[in-house]
Amino acid sequence: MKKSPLPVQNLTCREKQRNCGKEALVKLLRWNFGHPDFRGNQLEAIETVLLGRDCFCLMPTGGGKSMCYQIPALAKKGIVLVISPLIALMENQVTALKEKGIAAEFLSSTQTSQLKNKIHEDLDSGQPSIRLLYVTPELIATSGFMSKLKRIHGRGLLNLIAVDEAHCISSWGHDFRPSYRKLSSLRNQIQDVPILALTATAVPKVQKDVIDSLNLQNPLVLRSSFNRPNIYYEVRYKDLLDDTYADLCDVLKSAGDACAIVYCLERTTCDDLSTHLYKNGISCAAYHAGLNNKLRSSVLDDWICSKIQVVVATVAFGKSGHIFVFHVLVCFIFETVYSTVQTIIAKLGCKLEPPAKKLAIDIQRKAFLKLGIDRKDVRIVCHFNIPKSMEALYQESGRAGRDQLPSRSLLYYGVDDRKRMEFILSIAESKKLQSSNSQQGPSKKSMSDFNLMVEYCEGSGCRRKKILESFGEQVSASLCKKSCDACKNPHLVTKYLEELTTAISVHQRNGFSKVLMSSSADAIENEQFSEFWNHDDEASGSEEDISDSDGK
Ligand SMILES: Nc1ncnc2c1ncn2[C@@H]1O[C@H](COP(=O)(O)OP(=O)(O)OP(=O)(O)O)[C@@H](O)[C@H]1O
Repeated sequence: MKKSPLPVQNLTCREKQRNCGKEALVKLLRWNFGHPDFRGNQLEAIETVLLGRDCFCLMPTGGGKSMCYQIPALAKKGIVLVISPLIALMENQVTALKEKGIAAEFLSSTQTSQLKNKIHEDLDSGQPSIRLLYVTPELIATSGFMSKLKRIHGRGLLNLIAVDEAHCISSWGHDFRPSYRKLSSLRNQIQDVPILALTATAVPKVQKDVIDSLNLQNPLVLRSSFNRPNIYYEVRYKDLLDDTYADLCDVLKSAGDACAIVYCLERTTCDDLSTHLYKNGISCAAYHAGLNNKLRSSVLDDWICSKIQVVVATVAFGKSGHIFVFHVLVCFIFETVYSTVQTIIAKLGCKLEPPAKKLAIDIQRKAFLKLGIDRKDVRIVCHFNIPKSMEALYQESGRAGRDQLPSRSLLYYGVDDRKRMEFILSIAESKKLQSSNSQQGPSKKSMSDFNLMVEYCEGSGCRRKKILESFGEQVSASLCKKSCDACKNPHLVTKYLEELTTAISVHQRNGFSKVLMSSSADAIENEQFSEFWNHDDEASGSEEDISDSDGK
């Protein structure tokens, strides 16, 4: 429901004098967003930037990062600048804010010149009404926009610069975007304005890189817990099951019509498993890079619209895979055509709202949806093969329960799968070394990352604790509240692990079967794992193409 915002002018004089203390900030939160109180580190981040100090804020997906810059925008007169990697993401937030009556805008080439002019006029005025201005990193890098920003700052109206998805600046993160590097000069160009860097990437190296690259000055570093209390973690042992396909089928059937993602390592497994599940009455489809664009697109559309409940996918699913890049490219073409048409029309002195604008935005929104980030009711994420690292397990299983309702992460562990992954990782490492004379890169530690993953499956003790400790979090034993199999049924898990030890020793006696080794080599040859390689090797920088370069 639309209601008028409660910015500073609605606060009492005493509240203003206290420079927006906690009570006043909570009031802003309740009035504008309807949330009863701040979550996690939100309040600390907000208070820090309001005091003018830089802040690095690490929160898990869905943790509420946007509130950390939206509330400061309401608490002080002036403008908060938000840098975001995708126009679709900006548009989404701006629309939601406007619905709440909050003055937010974004600048991009998808807008009409008329709208852009209006925004610029507002920014140039002595008292801009805009509270939040969303822009892309490319726009920041243009001299025209930087001069404008300096002018706004000169008038004392720039309160905060928020860098959303800040891990994109780091080449250590898997979402590195070259355009984010352009933000390095921000601190030198605009001084005395706090910078707030926000990310959900927990890797310490990325954190350091972000702080150094943005040149943050004595930032307050806030790390929220990465615990996802609504996710139940469980491992099942393939070597102890009669039929893993049948077991998964039972799991999905007993969950009713629940929405699920099943991750497999190989495309053939996706196809076989999906066929098996389908034959057993489960509404599902396979999704992997071996399928043509049209088919993949329709699988995703069907899943997003709940026409199918289960997607059996390779790791490309829910990530910036080929489909996403394809959509971004189409979008870029539309934007270019749109801008050109618009310029010609403007030169002719006509006024027109070409439908291309709507189309371009629709395509971007679709690309945004195709990131897999908008289905919040995923109840089960199953790893049918062991993931390559705890981070992969966390990020992928984290797609479950984004609506905060009880959900499951189920991993099927098999000794053959482990050997296969070790083989693949060793090949990946030598491939990397050969291809780029690469200096030390993330693959260097891939085997030790994987060993932690194996310990998650083969070791005893709380699964949740292991996940969180892999991110450097100190966890108390009571945290899990019996929401993993090892805490809920410790005796049963101990029994399974003993049986597994016996199974492993049989395997070791037989050695890593030649058949498995050669089938892994064949699979690599046939590009069965291309998603796996692409994940590490591709810098998905295409998003910069859709950004604005209009430095007006
Ligand atoms: N203090 C709060 N109390 C309750 N809900 C909140 C609070 N803060 C944010 N939320 C809600 O949590 C959800 C996630 O918020 P937001 O989109 O800002 O998260 P995020 O950390 O940016 O997530 P992502 O990494 O997916 O972009 C939103 O629906 C938001 O309204």
